[in-house]
Amino acid sequence: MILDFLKELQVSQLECLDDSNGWLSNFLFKFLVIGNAGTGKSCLLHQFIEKRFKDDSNHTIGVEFGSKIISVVNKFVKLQIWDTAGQERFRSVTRSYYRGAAGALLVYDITSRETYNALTNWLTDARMLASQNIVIILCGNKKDLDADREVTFLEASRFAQENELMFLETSALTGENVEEAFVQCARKILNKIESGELDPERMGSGIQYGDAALRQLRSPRRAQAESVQECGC
Ligand SMILES: Nc1nc2c(ncn2[C@@H]2O[C@H](COP(=O)(O)OP(=O)(O)OP(=O)(O)O)[C@@H](O)[C@H]2O)c(=O)[nH]1
Repeated sequence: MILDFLKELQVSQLECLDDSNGWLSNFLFKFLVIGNAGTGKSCLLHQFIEKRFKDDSNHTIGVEFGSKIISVVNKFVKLQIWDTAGQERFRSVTRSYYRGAAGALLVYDITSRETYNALTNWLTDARMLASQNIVIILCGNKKDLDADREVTFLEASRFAQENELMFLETSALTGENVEEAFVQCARKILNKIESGELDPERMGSGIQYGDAALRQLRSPRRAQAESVQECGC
């Protein structure tokens, strides 16, 4: 695990040093994955990072963490992703991780109306506890189980439109639209930075860039301590 981290660290540093696109490069975005238990949040994260389905997924206890560097509109962006437990009993712990998130995947299960009905509560929490400007993509997961569908594409896309969310149906099982969900969310954040709508320097923006990101990557112990502090755990 430490070796993996160091390997990733080297890649990040190389990318940072090699990049000559100016200040708007090598960002670090804090992301959340939220939604009811059993909707497939951990499987989505696993599919995104490992490119395969995690077929032995158990309920998340509290919060799990993953990270990946992606290339978006010629920029390298490191996504620091917090996969939160959907079970109610962990709610007070998971809420403490929302602060300063720049983006979120809000997940429901297309075969469970109950998970869809809970979206408004998740949305309220995200906007209240993370940031009013948080960029959210709604993911209707388990697209591969179309025969058992309880939520239509149309009603979910209307909900997304009314609540200013992006929307995709995904399958952590087949991998369909999984990478796209993370990339589209990151792209929207980049667009907002470029248009001046989002200020990465604002406290709690969930965004770091340039040498700040590089400094943090150079000191894994400090970075770890900082995330623990930031998360209030
Ligand atoms: N068919 C199908 N099953 C899925 C998909 N994604 C997840 N699952 C299954 O759904 C169940 C729950 O998946 P998890 O990823 O553990 O769900 P979670 O949202 O992280 O649950 P909590 O950690 O309790 O919040 C597991 O049995 C997965 O195998 C999918 O895209 N298609």
